[in-house]
Amino acid sequence: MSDLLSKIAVPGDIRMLEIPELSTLAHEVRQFIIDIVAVKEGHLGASLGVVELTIALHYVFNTPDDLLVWDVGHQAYGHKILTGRKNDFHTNRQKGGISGFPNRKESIYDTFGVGHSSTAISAALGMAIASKLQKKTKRQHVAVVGDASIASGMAFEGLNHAGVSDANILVILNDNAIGIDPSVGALKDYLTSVKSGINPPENNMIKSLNFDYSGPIDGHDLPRLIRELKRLKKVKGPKFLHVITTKGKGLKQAEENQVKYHAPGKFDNLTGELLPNDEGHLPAKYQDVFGLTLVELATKNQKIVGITPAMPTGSSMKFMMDAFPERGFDVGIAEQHAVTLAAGMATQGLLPFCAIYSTFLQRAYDQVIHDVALQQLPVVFCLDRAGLVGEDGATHHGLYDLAYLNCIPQIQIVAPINELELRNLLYTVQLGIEYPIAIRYPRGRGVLKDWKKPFEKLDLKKVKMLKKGTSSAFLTTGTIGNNVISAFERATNNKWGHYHFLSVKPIDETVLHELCKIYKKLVTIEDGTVKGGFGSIIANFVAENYTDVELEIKGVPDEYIEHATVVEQQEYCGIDTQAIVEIINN
Ligand SMILES: Cc1ncc(C[n+]2csc(CCOP(=O)(O)OP(=O)(O)O)c2C)c(N)n1
Ligand SMILES: CC(=O)[C@@H](O)[C@H](O)COP(=O)(O)O
Ligand SMILES: [Mg+2]
Repeated sequence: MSDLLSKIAVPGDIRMLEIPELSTLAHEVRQFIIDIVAVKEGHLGASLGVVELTIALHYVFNTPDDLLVWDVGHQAYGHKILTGRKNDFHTNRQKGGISGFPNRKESIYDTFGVGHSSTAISAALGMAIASKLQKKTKRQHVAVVGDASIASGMAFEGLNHAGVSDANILVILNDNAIGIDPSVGALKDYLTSVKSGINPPENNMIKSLNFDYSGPIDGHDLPRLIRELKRLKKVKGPKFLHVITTKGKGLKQAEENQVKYHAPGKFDNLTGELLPNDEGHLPAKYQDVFGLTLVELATKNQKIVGITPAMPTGSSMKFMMDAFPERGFDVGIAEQHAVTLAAGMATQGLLPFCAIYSTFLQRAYDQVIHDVALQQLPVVFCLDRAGLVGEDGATHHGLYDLAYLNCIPQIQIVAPINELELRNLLYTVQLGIEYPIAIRYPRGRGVLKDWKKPFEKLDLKKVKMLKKGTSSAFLTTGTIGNNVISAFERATNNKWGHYHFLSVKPIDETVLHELCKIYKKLVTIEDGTVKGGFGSIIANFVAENYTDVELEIKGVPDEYIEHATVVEQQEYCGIDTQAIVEIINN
């Protein structure tokens, strides 16, 4: 059996191969990805789908001199393996290992740091304009964008600019008709019509934007890809190649169940079958508590609508979309639109639950302020993946929401401590809210055996005393409070108090005054940035009112937190259970 992959240290080695050998290399790269992701986990389907494209790009273009930008970057495993990181690939997404996304610090072949989608066209155009100004006239600039990502506003902004430039940029649309969930929208319909040959060539929207358009071509046909890329290399100005691929290509189960195999967890590398897990007895995921509760509420409350920008499975908004197809909306990768769509609905008396990962709401900051809060519209932001998210790393943590929302007038921010409180919060807000509200909760499982209890109306401002102390107390918000609860079970000294702040904004100042009178020392703990978050709010209060209270703020330091498990990340930040035990014992 041939072993070409072991001979490829850098893309220059690929260029030494004959074209017929490249198919063998593709087979080996695919198997290499499968073997490692089966054990180490990570994104699978997207990388399997672009193995041939990756090889063709490094074969035709003179990387790293020519600049290759991957959009999102979850499909770049083949690229990493062929650009000097084959031997490190088993450390993918682990503490101290390589990142799951292209990262400029990691390799000269990673021209642009990614993780959030739809940035590649703008970045590659910026590089192309820089090359022109710097008289690097031979340099090529290539952006590879998926069909779901190109539908995002930012990608359109890039195309709009590139189309009137003479920049030497090639945009490759990797069209597999799916994002994480099936692609949506009119653009998807357009792409389907192009692929099925029913779109008249004169209606080609990419040509109308002044691109030299070619395709669609089979993205698994290496000779064809290479021919076309070589031709395009000689064409000046903005070019666009439409490539058709199959997500999960080469692994039957991944091709057949593309949503599940986007990031499948552990599986058998030979059969492709998912490995049985013993998670049945574990607490429910916050996402499922959210999604299932929303359906229960929407059954009685006709005002409720649900919106997700491209994450129906991840956020569990799919439950609402299945139960009430007319009231559940997946708008594609369009966070800004999702927020303003919710605002529009709210003006007409609907109550939108807009489920967005905290990290992706960063995209729609102006919309939160200008379209929702300023107009005091009752929109419920369900801020999923708040806090540290683990293996996706720095691009995906939800660490800034407390800080970036706290400074906006007319918005409430709440963070439940467990699944039951999340459920009751959802119930309470649908009874009616005067202001927009953001409910933040983390990725993954809760802490309770049973969350499906009869609904209870909550006092949204109430601070809950979880344990009375003598001279020191922990103040927490959200699920990180469970680390304090666990620490109390382990610690020897039991004199600390613990208070759970469901509401971060508005903060209950009456209770804060009481606490500052009882306790000499307060320690705030949050799974958000120490700068500007919960601890900062308490610090402002203490500084304005008291001189005799010692305050310590524990949270995520003012730096980017790399990929690792959530527990390892918490340890690094000093907010894990053991760190709290040590505070208590010292
Ligand atoms: C701004 C933003 N919103 C949402 C996501 C979550 N996300 C990651 S990959 C993905 C789908 C991408 O689909 P596509 O561009 O078609 O690439 P494919 O996975 O098919 O290769 C989504 C929605 C993201 N990374 N960035
Ligand atoms: C690449 C990307 O942005 C998503 O695939 C992300 O990794 C999903 O995160 P969750 O696994 O938390 O849904
Ligand atoms: Mg796609």
